[in-house]
Amino acid sequence: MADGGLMRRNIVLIGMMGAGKTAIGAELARRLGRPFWDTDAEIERAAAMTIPEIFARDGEEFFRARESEVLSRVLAAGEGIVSTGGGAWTREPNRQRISDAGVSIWLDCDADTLWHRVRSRPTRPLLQTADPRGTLERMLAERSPIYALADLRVTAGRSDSIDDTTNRVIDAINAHHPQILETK
Ligand SMILES: Nc1ncnc2c1ncn2[C@@H]1O[C@H](COP(=O)(O)OP(=O)(O)OP(=O)(O)O)[C@@H](O)[C@H]1O
Ligand SMILES: O=C(O)C1=C[C@@H](O)[C@@H](O)[C@H](O)C1
Ligand SMILES: [Mg+2]
Repeated sequence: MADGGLMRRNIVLIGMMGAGKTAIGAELARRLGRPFWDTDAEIERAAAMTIPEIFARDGEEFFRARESEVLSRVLAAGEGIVSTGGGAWTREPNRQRISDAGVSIWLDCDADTLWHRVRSRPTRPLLQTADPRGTLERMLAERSPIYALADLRVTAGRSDSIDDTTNRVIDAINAHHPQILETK
């Protein structure tokens, strides 16, 4: 993470679908009094379509291009809490932009908890397979080494409440990058 400058004070949550990036990000923003951005929600708003509709009509690469554009836009707003989609961090140019713009935090969540949270929802097109749990586990295994490149890692297990995990995120930032939380 680079130091100094407004744009470099974003707090960016990364990790698998269902890890809690949206839920924890919203709570962090509320507690810290900072703007909240969710890249999935921003893409849906700009397109006036849901993510499954975008994947079905235009395909994943089109979605990834929109995701990179939205990410750059919300990071440039500065000092925000940014909850990314699960695949955003897997693209190197996105990692570079995030690292230039603030601190990245991996919400690390086990496969059982992820599955418990996502299985009843048809909102993740990448899990519309014959074996969604197997797909989720394979994605987790493939992506974990990439998620591990984040500046900080916070575990978010099934027994942790949204408050517990939010506390842990704030503690981790205070311990390693306290300047991000300074009020100017
Ligand atoms: N302790 C918890 N921490 C985080 N989320 C929780 C917790 N308990 C329940 N949830 C719920 O789990 C669901 C999945 O979380 P969320 O949508 O925030 O994940 P996400 O990481 O943003 O996923 P995606 O990448 O698909 O956007 C939400 O409905 C959230 O409210
Ligand atoms: O993990 C992923 O690749 C995705 C996660 C969601 O947040 C959405 O961004 C989309 O469903 C893709
Ligand atoms: Mg989300």
